[in-house]
Amino acid sequence: MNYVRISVKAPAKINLTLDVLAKRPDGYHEVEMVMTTVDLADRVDMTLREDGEITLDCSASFVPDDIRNHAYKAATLMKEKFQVRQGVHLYIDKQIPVAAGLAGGSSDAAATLRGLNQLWNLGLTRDELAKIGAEIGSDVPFCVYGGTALATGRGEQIAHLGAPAPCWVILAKPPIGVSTPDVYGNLRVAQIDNHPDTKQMLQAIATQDFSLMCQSLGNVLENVTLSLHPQVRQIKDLMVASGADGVLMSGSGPTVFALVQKEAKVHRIYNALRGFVKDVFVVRMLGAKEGEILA
Ligand SMILES: C[C@](O)(CO)[C@H](O)COP(=O)(O)OP(=O)(O)OC[C@H]1O[C@@H](n2ccc(N)nc2=O)[C@H](O)[C@@H]1O
Ligand SMILES: Nc1ncnc2c1ncn2[C@@H]1O[C@H](COP(=O)(O)OP(=O)(O)OP(=O)(O)O)[C@@H](O)[C@H]1O
Repeated sequence: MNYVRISVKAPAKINLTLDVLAKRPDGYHEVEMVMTTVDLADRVDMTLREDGEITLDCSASFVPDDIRNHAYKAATLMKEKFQVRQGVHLYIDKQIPVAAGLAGGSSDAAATLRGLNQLWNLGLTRDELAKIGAEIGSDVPFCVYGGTALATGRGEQIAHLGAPAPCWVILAKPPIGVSTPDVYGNLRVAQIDNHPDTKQMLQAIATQDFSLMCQSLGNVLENVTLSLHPQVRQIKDLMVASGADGVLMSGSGPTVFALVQKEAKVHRIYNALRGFVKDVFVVRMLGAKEGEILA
């Protein structure tokens, strides 16, 4: 089918675990992370341009609209790699908070790769798109597939997992942006004393055991971000005090998420947080499903 315009959902991710095993000679860190997508999503609209230009607009004016934008980078890379004559206008409807630890920019890039594969009739597989995504950022390959996965290497090696136990996810982002390179830069790998039990998390997911999943949550970047931004600790404490079953910071932060199974608790936690931070979202995990193309 020949498209002229296509809209693709770009869901946020959360890290159920994030472990760092070593610092690599290339400056990246060897990680082991269990990630899952949630139904808080940007939307990337792609309109064919016959003049060959790549242009971008975003509903959030502070997000870069040039090559610094991960979605723009994705389009440039695809055009160059496959010598595409046509161009594209990208419009990003931004719903995911920026620099939040939710992979918003990476997911926009992944959505752009998926969308352009159709718009430009490239016929690439998801695995091929994920490989291209790794050239943009470590989180992009995961975002190309979505669902739930174990990510290793620098985060680009993906092993798919089944859906975790169904539950509510309450996200709260304090009004600060966190730089991922700064957080990794402040991490002292030899001093990490809170490695998560990744195997136990994999077991919790395989058996859809909600309480084991909550017990297995862990993120070694949390202490680094907590020391830079004490508000993150306050949000965690508030979630626990309001009855959350499990609480963790996502990625390099500063977004913190709470997991709960009972709907009554959702309201209690949401109301407690809203008195404290503006950005609070109640979402569901997307399970094992792949990112959805809307039109
Ligand atoms: C924190 C996470 O979001 C968790 O999912 C990811 O590990 C980071 O993924 P990302 O933002 O896509 O990261 P990239 O854009 O590839 O890298 C940004 C910077 O983060 C640091 N970085 C990133 C990934 C990794 N495994 N080790 C690192 O040390 C590096 O300083 C790198 O220059
Ligand atoms: N499409 C985009 N959306 C948001 N930010 C973008 C985008 N492209 C580039 N950026 C830049 O990337 C930086 C990180 O933004 P992003 O929202 O992707 O962070 P994040 O959620 O912490 O990512 P990750 O969890 O992958 O580390 C911001 O400073 C922003 O200027």
